[in-house]
Amino acid sequence: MALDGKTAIVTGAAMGIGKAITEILLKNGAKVAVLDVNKVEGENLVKDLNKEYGADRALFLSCNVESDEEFKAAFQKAAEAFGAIDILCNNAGILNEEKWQDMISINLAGVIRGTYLALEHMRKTNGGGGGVIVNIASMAGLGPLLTCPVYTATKHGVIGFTRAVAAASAASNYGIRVNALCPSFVGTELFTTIEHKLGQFAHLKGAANQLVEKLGVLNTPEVAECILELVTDETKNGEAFMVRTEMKGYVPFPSLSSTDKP
Ligand SMILES: NC(=O)C1=CN([C@@H]2O[C@H](COP(=O)(O)OP(=O)(O)OC[C@H]3O[C@@H](n4cnc5c(N)ncnc54)[C@H](O)[C@@H]3O)[C@@H](O)[C@H]2O)C=CC1
Ligand SMILES: CCCCC/C=C\C=C\C(=O)C/C=C\C/C=C\CCCC(=O)O
Repeated sequence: MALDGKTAIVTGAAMGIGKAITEILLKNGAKVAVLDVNKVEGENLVKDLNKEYGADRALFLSCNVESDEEFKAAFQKAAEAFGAIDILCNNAGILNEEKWQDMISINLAGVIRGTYLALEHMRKTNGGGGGVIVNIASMAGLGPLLTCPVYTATKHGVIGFTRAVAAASAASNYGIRVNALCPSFVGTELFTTIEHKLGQFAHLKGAANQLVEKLGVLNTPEVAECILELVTDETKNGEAFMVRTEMKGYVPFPSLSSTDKP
């Protein structure tokens, strides 16, 4: 799928990884709806982006991914403004082990909510034009981050959901591919403000810091770059793409006979 003239929705796009994803999509010719709970950051960003990339290329829509109503309304407004939606990037996420119910609601239920809305808008069997969904998981979706068990669970959930819905979409001829991106640590506000958001396993932060030392810290454009392949390569569906400072690549999963069947 070439990006020129395509339209995208990115959640949690006012800052961090979502902002970098928005910028790379715009640079490659797409129009982007920037969804976020942070109105001030979101509106300022869109003002700057429209100056840089051309009027009406970006649109800010206030949306909490925890709210069915707000999410539905944002999809509707984006579809009306752009004509159709081709790409969804479910990026919004938090890391706060003390507010673990919120993490499940945003990191996992928010991704499910966004994906199901996108299937309704985009699937060929409902008059849509097909498209692609990219869910921002984490390396914590592939292995355990000991200080953050619930965050780890939400990201494992995102990968499991992505793989299942990708296979279901293909089996249903929806024309929609679904992939997950799994970055290691990235230098955003989520990462730099972690100190007071660890829960009962905060005493293990020494080991987590050693892991940070070992893996290093990515910058947001390095992560955003990986989105392009998942969006444009029509052969990629149900993939988990890991990105680390020293390597990147598709994660192999065990082949189970039960996953060959619907
Ligand atoms: N920073 C890191 O080390 C890593 C982050 N990730 C994932 O990347 C995604 C983005 O994270 P960062 O950019 O690092 O975080 P960030 O904290 O820098 O930015 C998150 C953005 O999401 C928005 N947001 C938060 N809750 C929301 C909600 N309920 N509805 C709509 N918007 C909401 C925030 O306002 C903010 O603009 C998350 O899913 C995170 O789990 C994955 C791997 C590593
Ligand atoms: C006390 C420091 C903790 C810092 C945590 C901050 C942000 C983390 C964000 C993530 O999404 C996690 C990213 C990468 C590491 C996750 C898991 C590593 C699993 C390693 C393994 O395979 O065992």
